[in-house]
Amino acid sequence: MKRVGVIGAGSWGTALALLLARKGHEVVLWARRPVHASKLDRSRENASYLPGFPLPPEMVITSDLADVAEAELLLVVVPSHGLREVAGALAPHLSGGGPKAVVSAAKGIENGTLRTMTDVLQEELPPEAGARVAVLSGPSFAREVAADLPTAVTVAAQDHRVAAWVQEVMATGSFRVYTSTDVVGVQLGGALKNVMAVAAGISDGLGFGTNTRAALVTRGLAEMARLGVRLGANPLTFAGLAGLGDLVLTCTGDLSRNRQVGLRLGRGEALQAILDDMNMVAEGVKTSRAARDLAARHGVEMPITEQVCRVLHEGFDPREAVRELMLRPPRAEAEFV
Ligand SMILES: NC(=O)C1=CN([C@@H]2O[C@H](COP(=O)(O)OP(=O)(O)OC[C@H]3O[C@@H](n4cnc5c(N)ncnc54)[C@H](O)[C@@H]3O)[C@@H](O)[C@H]2O)C=CC1
Ligand SMILES: O=C(CO)COP(=O)(O)O
Repeated sequence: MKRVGVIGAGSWGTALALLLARKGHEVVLWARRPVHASKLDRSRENASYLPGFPLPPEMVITSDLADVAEAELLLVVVPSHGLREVAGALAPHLSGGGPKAVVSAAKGIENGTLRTMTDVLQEELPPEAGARVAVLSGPSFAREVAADLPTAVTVAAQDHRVAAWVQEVMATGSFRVYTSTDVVGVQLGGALKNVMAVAAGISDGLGFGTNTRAALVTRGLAEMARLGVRLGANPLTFAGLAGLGDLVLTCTGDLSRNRQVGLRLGRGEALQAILDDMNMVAEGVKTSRAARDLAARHGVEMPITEQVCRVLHEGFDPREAVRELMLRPPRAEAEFV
């Protein structure tokens, strides 16, 4: 049994906390808002983000980061735009030896700095904790993990021993954990697939067919891998759980919030109205900008990302965006860079 701290009580943090508590670990779940923490504690259910799954009585709920200071495993599961602030607030509590692993389960790229989530953790945490940073990604809807449905994910860390330790602590008969040392590829896969899920949703919302969606998934994967390889990722990572696996899940699965944003845009709703109506995060909205900036910085072509960005942030007509994608200059399929 290990002491585990889960930082972030949205749907994914709550599902991971449940998984680990059911495995017999001692779990402390941190919610940012004290009022949310006391509601969770009283009702023993996360009605706002993951209704229908009772939290076991032994799970400690808190809004004080000091309560996770003793954890051996720390999972950071807040939306990517809030991760730096939370990591900065966590840092002073980790002044001792610190946890054996700090795992980001967020899927995004920081806007402006264009840093990955493990970069942000390494910048904000004390060096001992920063050296034990990992990332968890892959096709894993929170509700399905909470329902104990068979799921497979990847944990990547620079130091293989860190990833292997996290694998041992987290794996169950219904939650299979693979390891990787491709920290960049696993994170880019998780972040960029959200942009493609918006694109696939738009296509379906416009009434296009399964041909169109399959083309978006495949060419989306090509541009994700193109950027990844330029940034030092292993191209095979994009054929794995954190690449193709999560891409297929969120481009086709209606539980995806990013896909839902796309579907509603395609049907003609305005982005702000959609976001106002959702109490959850759709990371692809912000990541589309960061991905476009990253691609520009490294001279990588990402035509689908570019069009998603225009539709989301510049009011560009989605039908026109698809037309532009179809009329791009002809090229060979397998050109990688
Ligand atoms: N829900 C899912 O199925 C999965 C989500 N993820 C990733 O996990 C991360 C967290 O997402 P969810 O748990 O789904 O979010 P959610 O939308 O269910 O809940 C968001 C949570 O973050 C909190 N929050 C909002 N702004 C914040 C800020 N600035 N700082 C700190 N906390 C803030 C909210 O109070 C709430 O507890 C995202 O990066 C998401 O892409 C990854 C895999 C699966
Ligand atoms: O990342 C996810 C599943 O792997 C969740 O996707 P959404 O954020 O689009 O719901």
